[in-house]
Amino acid sequence: MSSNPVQLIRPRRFGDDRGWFVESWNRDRFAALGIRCEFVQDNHSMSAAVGTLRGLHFQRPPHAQAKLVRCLRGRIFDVAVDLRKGSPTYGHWVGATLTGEGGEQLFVPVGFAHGFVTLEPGSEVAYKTSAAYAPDCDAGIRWDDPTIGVEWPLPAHGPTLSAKDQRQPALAGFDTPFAYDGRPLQPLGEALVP
Ligand SMILES: Cc1cn([C@H]2C[C@H](O)[C@@H](COP(=O)(O)OP(=O)(O)O[C@H]3O[C@H](C)C(=O)[C@H](O)[C@H]3O)O2)c(=O)[nH]c1=O
Repeated sequence: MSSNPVQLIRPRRFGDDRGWFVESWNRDRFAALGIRCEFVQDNHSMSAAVGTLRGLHFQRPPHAQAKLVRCLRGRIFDVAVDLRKGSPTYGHWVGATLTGEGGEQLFVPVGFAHGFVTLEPGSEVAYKTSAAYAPDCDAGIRWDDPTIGVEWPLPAHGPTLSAKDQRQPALAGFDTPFAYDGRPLQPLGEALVP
């Protein structure tokens, strides 16, 4: 089981002359990798333009969310940022390219902000959350915060952002409600789900 709180996994695909089949979620198989969550909501978004950037988002307690993210169509660069008080990797980020063709998934636990930028037009993202949408607890950190320094792969014209994401606050001065669990953020490997 990985000691990394954020995990990149790739469920096994069974190909044949019709195409392929994958178990995109299996409680027991994913638990064996340390992904133990009772998910209560499925989300699905489509972003028309390359460079659509959604993030960096999280929900505050008592509605904080863990997320299991995958790309259904196209390609995205998916990012998680450590927001846990006292973490030696506070404000550090990891990112991975998730593709519809590869079926990679990123697990983002409670205590991390999440965001992605699209690398192809019409990219579609589906993700499970461990808590339901709670608008009053919806929060974020600005995507381009220099103290985080996410290296977003952006098109020449820059990102396409929602009005909300154009005015997210900086990390400095953020009073995080999230506790550190003793597991520092580490570079992502990739675990194959058998
Ligand atoms: C997240 C959410 C949104 N909505 C409604 C609220 C708005 O009317 C509309 C778009 O919401 P928003 O602009 O917050 O959507 P995104 O910018 O894609 O936000 C998400 O993007 C990043 C990547 C995340 O990780 C979060 O899950 C989430 O914040 O959907 C709902 O009805 N339920 C929901 O769970």
